Amino acid sequence: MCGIVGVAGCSPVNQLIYDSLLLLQHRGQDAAGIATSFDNFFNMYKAHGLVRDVFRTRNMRSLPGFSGLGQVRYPTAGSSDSVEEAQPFYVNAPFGITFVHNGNLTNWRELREELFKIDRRHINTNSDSEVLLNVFAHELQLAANGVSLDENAVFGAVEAVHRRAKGAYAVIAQIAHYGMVAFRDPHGIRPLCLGSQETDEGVEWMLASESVALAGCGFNFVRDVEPGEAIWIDLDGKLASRQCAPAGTLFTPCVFEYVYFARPDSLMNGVSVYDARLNMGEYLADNVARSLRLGDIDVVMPIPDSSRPAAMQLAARLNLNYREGFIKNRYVGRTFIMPGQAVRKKSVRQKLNAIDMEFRGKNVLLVDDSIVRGTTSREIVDMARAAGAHKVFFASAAPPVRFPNVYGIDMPTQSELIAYGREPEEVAREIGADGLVYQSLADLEQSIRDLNPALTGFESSCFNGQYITGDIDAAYLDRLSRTRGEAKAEKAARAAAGDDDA
Ligand SMILES: O=P(O)(O)OC[C@H]1O[C@H](OP(=O)(O)OP(=O)(O)O)[C@H](O)[C@@H]1O
Ligand SMILES: NC(=O)CC[C@H](N)C(=O)O
Ligand SMILES: [Mg+2]
Repeated sequence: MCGIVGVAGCSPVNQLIYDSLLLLQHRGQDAAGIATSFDNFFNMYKAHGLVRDVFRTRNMRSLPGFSGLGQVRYPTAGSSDSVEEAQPFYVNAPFGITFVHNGNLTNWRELREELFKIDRRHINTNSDSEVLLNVFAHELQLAANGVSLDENAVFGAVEAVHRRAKGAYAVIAQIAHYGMVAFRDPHGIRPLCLGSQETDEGVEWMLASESVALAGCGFNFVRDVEPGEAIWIDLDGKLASRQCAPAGTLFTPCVFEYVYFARPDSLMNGVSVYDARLNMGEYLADNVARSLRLGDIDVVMPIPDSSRPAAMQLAARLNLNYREGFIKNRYVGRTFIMPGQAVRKKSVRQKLNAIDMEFRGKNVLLVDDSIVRGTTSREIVDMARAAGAHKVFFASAAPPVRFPNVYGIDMPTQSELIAYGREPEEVAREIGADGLVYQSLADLEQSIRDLNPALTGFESSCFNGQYITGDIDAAYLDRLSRTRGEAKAEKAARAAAGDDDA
């Protein structure tokens, strides 16, 4: 998924960006980077690892300046091995640009060809983000007529990006000597919001993937960046904005942000993620009541962390006991966004441990936010039985995940999805559960729409196979699976065989 942040401030921003990246760490655990602007130079540092491991005091000291941006990466293109693909990215022309991106382009291969053959630009990694930066840079060069830059030129360049790029992109970029621009793809698939704070020196602006970064750094939430909109903040802190997308483009935010990716304490597209998850629990409860015999269930338990609000609300609605039978080791990261199946599988056991007393002789209903590859649910059902559970039922606050994601979630291969080609009863058998209840897609979407009726559509492709950008067909998915999926499988196999470099 990736988390991005940009700050146009009135005093040094390095610590602020570091702190906000810590608050966005749940969106990407593979690499982190910061670029600041100082005295007409960009300073940049990026490396593999978690924010706390990447930045030492000496790195922080090397990042002076009153404006800057940062990213935490969860790779969906290229590889997690390449530090060149960590962000921010930099190009020196026009003007000098540093750039962070959350999302995934679906036409990056075609764009890379075009950039090389027509625009005469060389792309030096396999990252779609580097492609997007170069499209933006090229269009900025044209719009600015190579000489000077004003907000019209910046907005013109974003309009051109919207015409050329397909897929999901929330972007923040610094343009040397001029200011900071942020924009969101016309469908608004990935989130981006704006905050501000008054200081003695003037107003400071922060742009971030999630409002939790603003709140945690003392900024006030101003608003979401609209889908297709660009925001420009010049060096004096003056803000301008413009809708740069063609009229009539459907707003379809990613439904999976609400299910899993976002932190519950974020406000996204006018919806509290926590409230959305409570609603998911309500709707799921009704489905559980229709599908299982409630008298058979002694206790409801969440799979920490993300399913907690849904599980709690489900138990309350069904008048069932709610207990925490699995305890999470807070020092192990999120397993779904780890690269490679071997490390994910091992991490579930390291991350979650069962309290035997809570399970012994009981019929338990385990609730998770989603079942994707089944890594978590398989292990968890096993652990519940080993802890002495009599019957183990399972409920998922999201529908079966059956299709690859091409917009910023790393699920390139259909066959790795446990619900692909399987009915719920077969998935139940696969994970070893005595019964399995899924949320319906209509209920999932409604649980979000209840909180903001303006959200008429969603990017729900991993559940229904409908890809909003209209450029995804069987051949595309086949190539994605062959290229990215196989590379990942190879790497996972090397890791399982104990190759430390894998
Ligand atoms: O079926 P799977 O492929 O295992 O994927 C789904 C699981 O992965 C996620 O948990 P994760 O550990 O990443 O994060 P969390 O602590 O936020 O729940 C999600 O919450 C599910 O538990
Ligand atoms: N999940 C994301 O937002 C990834 C950003 C970009 N596609 C990358 O792979 O680095
Ligand atoms: Mg989980």
